[in-house]
Amino acid sequence: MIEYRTLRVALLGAGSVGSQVAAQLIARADELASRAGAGIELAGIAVRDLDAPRDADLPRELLTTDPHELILSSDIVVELMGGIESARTLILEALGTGADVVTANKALLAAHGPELFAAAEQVGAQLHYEAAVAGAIPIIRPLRDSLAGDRVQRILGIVNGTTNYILDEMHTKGLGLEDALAVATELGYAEADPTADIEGHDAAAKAAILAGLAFHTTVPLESVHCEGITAVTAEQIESAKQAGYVVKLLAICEQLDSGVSARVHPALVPAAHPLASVHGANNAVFVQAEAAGDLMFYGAGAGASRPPARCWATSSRSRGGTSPAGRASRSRPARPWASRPSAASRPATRSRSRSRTGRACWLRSPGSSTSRASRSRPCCSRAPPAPLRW
Ligand SMILES: NC(=O)C1=CN([C@@H]2O[C@H](COP(=O)(O)OP(=O)(O)OC[C@H]3O[C@@H](n4cnc5c(N)ncnc54)[C@H](OP(=O)(O)O)[C@@H]3O)[C@@H](O)[C@H]2O)C=CC1
Ligand SMILES: N[C@@H](CC=O)C(=O)O
Repeated sequence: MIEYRTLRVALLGAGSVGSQVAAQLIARADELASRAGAGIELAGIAVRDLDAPRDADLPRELLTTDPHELILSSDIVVELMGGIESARTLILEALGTGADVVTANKALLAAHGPELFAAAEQVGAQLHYEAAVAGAIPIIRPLRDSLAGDRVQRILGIVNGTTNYILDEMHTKGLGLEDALAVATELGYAEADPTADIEGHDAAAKAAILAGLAFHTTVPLESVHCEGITAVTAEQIESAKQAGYVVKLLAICEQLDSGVSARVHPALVPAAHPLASVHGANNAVFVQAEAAGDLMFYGAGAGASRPPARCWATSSRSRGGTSPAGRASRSRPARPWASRPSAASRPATRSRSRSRTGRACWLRSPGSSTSRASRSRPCCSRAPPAPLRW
């Protein structure tokens, strides 16, 4: 019988995602050990409230309210708490002990990625974030590794499951935004504060990460134009439908001659385009690259059941190797944040309508560019964009 060295995994958070990751780490420990070349032991799970109801039946003795103690005794720390400050501090603490870290926290990475990656590099630890963008879809490695030799030209992504679910319910069932959001929250799709979903901040954080990887640069979150779905009305959805379009919240990242553009806004997608058929809380990332041509990555974008797979997949690989009984080899951490300046924003808007609240609401074709708000923000190229084609 093969004996593996055991790696201790600390889980920070047992909410929608964390409880499923914990359940899978426990249920599939042997399988993961043989794949990773190291035993995987769930050392403990840090939570705020020991008595809070959990989606999965987790051994009570694994729960703790002391993440610091847990981190000290672990080889791999999986951060699934969400939020910024506590998560940032605990990840830095974990990296400081030399532990590898896995996180699904896109908001944190978009805001503090350079600091965290620098901290990882300093100690030769790894910081994995496969589950931070597009739920269950493997998109980080394809962009960072598989397409490293190609030139990505544009990414069109449906990267927020909650808003896609809401828009889809509005489009197909005529549901109102609030009703659809309530269901999305109940199903575990939404963030702890769902404003991040419906105002587009979650998608903007993901856009910053995707654009940074695709264009080998740093894309600060502040430079991503962000407009959510709160101003999208049932009337707009209906008229789009009549005209052969579907309204989708898109993250659009482009390499322009004069710089990188990243923006998030509701867009009119032609009904025949593959992105129009992305229903429910599914996500899709449509990548256009010079050599590879058009690629589409599709799958579950949010919810308790699917995204966790990518957390335990990365945690098992984090220090994994093929040699039983030995600590796996550690490669240098990847650095998607190497700095290169991004450029300033660009104008152009296609059509304008009034929102329920009377506020100006902009529904654009994904081929058109950013709104009034982004024109004053340095974000993309100053040059007017060439018209985009589907
Ligand atoms: N939901 C989804 O579909 C997806 C979410 N993500 C990301 O995964 C992360 C987790 O999301 P989700 O599971 O939905 O979040 P939840 O809000 O459901 O769960 C958060 C968990 O973290 C714990 N927690 C929060 N703050 C602390 C703290 N300071 N110390 C200890 N424990 C703490 C909570 O404890 P307690 O239970 O005691 O309150 C809870 O168990 C987020 O970064 C999110 O953006 C990524 C992909 C998909
Ligand atoms: N709230 C997010 C969860 C996954 O990242 C979403 O709806 O996509």
